[in-house]
Amino acid sequence: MSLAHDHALTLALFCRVVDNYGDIGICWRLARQLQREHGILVTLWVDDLPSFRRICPDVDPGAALQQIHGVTVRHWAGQDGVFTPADIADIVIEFFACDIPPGYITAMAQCEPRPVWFNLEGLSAEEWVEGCHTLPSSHPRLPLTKHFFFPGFTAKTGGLMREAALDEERRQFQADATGMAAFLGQFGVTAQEMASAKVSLFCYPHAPVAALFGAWQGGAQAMTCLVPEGVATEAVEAFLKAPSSAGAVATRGALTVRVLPFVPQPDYDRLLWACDLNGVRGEDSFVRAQWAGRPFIWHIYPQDDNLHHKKLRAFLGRYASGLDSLSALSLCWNGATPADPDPAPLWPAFHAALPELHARADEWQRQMLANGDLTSNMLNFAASLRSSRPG
Ligand SMILES: Cc1cn([C@H]2C[C@H](O)[C@@H](COP(=O)(O)OP(=O)(O)O[C@H]3O[C@@H](C)[C@H](O)[C@@H](O)[C@H]3O)O2)c(=O)[nH]c1=O
Repeated sequence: MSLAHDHALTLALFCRVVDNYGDIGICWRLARQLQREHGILVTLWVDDLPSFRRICPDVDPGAALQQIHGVTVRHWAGQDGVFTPADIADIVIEFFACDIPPGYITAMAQCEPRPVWFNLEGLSAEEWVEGCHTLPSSHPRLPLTKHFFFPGFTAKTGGLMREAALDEERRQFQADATGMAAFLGQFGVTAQEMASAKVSLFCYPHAPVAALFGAWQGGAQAMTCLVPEGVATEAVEAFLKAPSSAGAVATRGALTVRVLPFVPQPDYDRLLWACDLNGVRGEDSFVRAQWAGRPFIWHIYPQDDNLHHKKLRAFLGRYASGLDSLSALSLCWNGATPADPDPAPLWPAFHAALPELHARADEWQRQMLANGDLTSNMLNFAASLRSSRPG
């Protein structure tokens, strides 16, 4: 179904950075894809430009308004009461219930026709998501309806975000050993490290990294662990016996740990593609690891009352059925096995299962591809809402 309109479609995406980089990471990826692949005029409202700059060095952290890669970026800094219907986009997305300015909502209600309004939710493998995906919610006072849009792992959800060219780019990169060596070489990775088993490591500070380092250090296989600056600092510094700044490196036993700079978002994909195993966290890097087609270990964002353990188990139920070594290490890595908190004894079985995990990564990717991509799915749903409107 096409979006019938007589001008380039406009879209406003509101992003509040709660913490870390996932909120802006997801919104920036979505904004670029909407602009690049669908020709939509996107305005990204974001309240934290310095965080944005970490994943996109082109961001000017002091600019109220800027154009980046074809996307209009506005610093969201308490603007309200300044909006008229002329300011309102055809599609409005609030990321993760971030409460867009009341003045913007009032102006939305004055538009004719009214914009399509989405709340884009966080990713979860839990079953209830299918029942809530695309549900409408009427505004208590204004003639406006918001729809919930859920990313997910089944055809009854919005799917996962994936750029159209991603798979082709990944395949080309992974088939090009020279290009891959040049990519890693810019971070100082040596030929010897390149020839070893490479692991990227992105996790929250409470992951039991030191214990895993111990297992790798004492293992038979040479391993190189590439850690972005600022990640697992305590364990990395204990291993390095030095500050964990980009470029720092040390080898003990079979393990080399090398600190990388925090790289721009497209390079982070390349890092995942170049490694044999990826430690990822949160939401966006977790999804990118799935598109990398390589085994990964997920460190889930911690929530009160261990709600995240339920979410982790829901994902493992879909992904790791029959892959006991993956389930065991994942649960331990995330503190879901308090009686057995040490991941080291689980490593040998996991290591032995890597070929099987590789095959599973490929199979899963094919399964996820069949759900379409989140951005197209959302635009198709927006088109259906627009065409079913009266008048
Ligand atoms: C390590 C690294 C990451 N990145 C990007 C990849 C992702 O877009 C982003 C990291 O986001 P995530 O993987 O989601 O992990 P995160 O921990 O940074 O973000 C989290 O924030 C919380 C507030 C959310 O509730 C979580 O669900 C999650 O999104 O940073 C780079 O661009 N360069 C790098 O070097």
